[in-house]
Amino acid sequence: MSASPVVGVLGLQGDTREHLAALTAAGTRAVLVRRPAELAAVDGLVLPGGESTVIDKLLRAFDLREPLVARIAEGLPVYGSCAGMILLADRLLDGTADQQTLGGLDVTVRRNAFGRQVDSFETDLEVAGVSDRGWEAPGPEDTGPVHAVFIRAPWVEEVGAGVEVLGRVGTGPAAGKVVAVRAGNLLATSFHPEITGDTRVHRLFAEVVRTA
Ligand SMILES: NC(=O)CC[C@H](N)C(=O)O
Repeated sequence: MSASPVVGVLGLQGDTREHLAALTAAGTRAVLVRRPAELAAVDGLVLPGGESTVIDKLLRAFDLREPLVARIAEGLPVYGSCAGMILLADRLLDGTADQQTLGGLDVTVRRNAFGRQVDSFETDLEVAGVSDRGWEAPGPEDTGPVHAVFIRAPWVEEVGAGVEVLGRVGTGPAAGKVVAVRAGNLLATSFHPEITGDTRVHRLFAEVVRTA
């Protein structure tokens, strides 16, 4: 793997631009992926937040579903944020009747889990491998907890053997809920680090890609 891997952002729907910027800041060559040939050319992929039911339909419409499922099975590093976490889950609760996930991550995820009261909220979290370590060229955002923004977010209800819990909500009505996980080359967060200017989660993912 070269020092500057090519990392795609699935560009069918969702907040792709912010992920491209964060991946570039993390030292990767960031590209949009909308076609099977573009998917074939990446060393890693981000599944952005958006609406998982729409992304699910578009994956099939753009003939990306099958090749993506195949690449995940081959070990492609993938980072899923929010709707992206839903897409990576092997098991989904509160999905729509015909909604499918890509799977690969041995977790049960509950969609729109935080409910109306706290549909969207922000909190500071400890994320293992992110907030508890030093980074090269640290900036002001590079120490301490991660400021996590949740937007109609899912949480992880159950993790299978081999899935590492990286972060949980610390306080409030959802305290203890699992919101960041990793299993091998697959990383998922319920929240949106791409919109805060803190690139540490993307730097962690860049490391996953470099060492894959
Ligand atoms: N910010 C998000 O990605 C929201 C996810 C959305 N609620 C879904 O079900 O896909």
